[in-house]
Amino acid sequence: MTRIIMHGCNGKMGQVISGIVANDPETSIVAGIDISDHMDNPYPVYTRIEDLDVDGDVIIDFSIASAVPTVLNYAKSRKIPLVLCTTGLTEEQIATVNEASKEIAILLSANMSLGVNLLLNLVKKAAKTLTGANFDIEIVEKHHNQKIDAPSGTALAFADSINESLNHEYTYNYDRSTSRVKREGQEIGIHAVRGGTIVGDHAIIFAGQDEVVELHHSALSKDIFAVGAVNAAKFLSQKCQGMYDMQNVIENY
Ligand SMILES: NC(=O)c1ccc[n+]([C@@H]2O[C@H](COP(=O)([O-])OP(=O)(O)OC[C@H]3O[C@@H](n4cnc5c(N)ncnc54)[C@H](O)[C@@H]3O)[C@@H](O)[C@H]2O)c1
Ligand SMILES: O=C(O)C1=N[C@H](C(=O)O)CCC1
Repeated sequence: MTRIIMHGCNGKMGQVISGIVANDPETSIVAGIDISDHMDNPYPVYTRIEDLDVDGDVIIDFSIASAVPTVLNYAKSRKIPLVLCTTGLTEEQIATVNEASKEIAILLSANMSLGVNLLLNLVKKAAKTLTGANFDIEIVEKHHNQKIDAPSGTALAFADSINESLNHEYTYNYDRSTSRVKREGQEIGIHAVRGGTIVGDHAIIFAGQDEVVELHHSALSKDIFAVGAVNAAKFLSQKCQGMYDMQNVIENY
């Protein structure tokens, strides 16, 4: 049995995970943490992580970037593995996460779904082949109107994966409205759309001379992220210190 501490338990993802864990005999949520305590949960909820006095095997975090330093410090001080799913982290915060992984196991992933994690590999092959023929690369992501960060962590992960396969020679362009110039060859345009209840949609567009190749992922429900996070928690609860990602988890699917 993997005992989970759910950080951000009263948010949209925290509640979907609570539902999935309730039907999974291999996991249980032993405590939740959320600054907003307005839900009925079948486990104790703390508004301050410092007050948490329940043992757990792993923490899952779906909260907000500004809350990440606190949960990271707690995980470090108690030596508890941390599945970090919150997006919008600054470069400094990511550096702190990397530093903390010298002491505890951390799995950091902007997208817990199987499809996106498969696609993160496929875009590398497409980028290598198509940029050789001068194709331009643009990423368009769409999310619901409650999302705070932009562009999505997943769009950035796609850009980073592509750039890694291109020897980090590409720059990112988030805004074409401030300059009147043609696009650079070695750039990746990244664009965010926000509206309604769109769960999560990513298109990676390779546009060449007279042909366009588009790789596309659509999330049809938040369950795909929750299932991935619970699988990641089971995986990480057994691990020693170090940085992990969803590639390590989907290898076992
Ligand atoms: N990695 C993935 O697959 C994936 C999937 C979906 C969402 N996300 C990310 O997860 C995060 C949460 O998404 P959501 O849709 O559940 O958001 P949400 O706003 O519905 O939930 C966030 C919860 O965190 C709580 N919270 C805020 N500050 C806190 C603090 N200091 N301490 C404890 N709890 C705090 C809020 O009260 C809220 O209940 C976002 O960054 C989102 O981009 C990642
Ligand atoms: O709903 C969100 O917020 C999501 N955020 C992630 C991101 O920023 O990439 C993943 C998809 C859902």
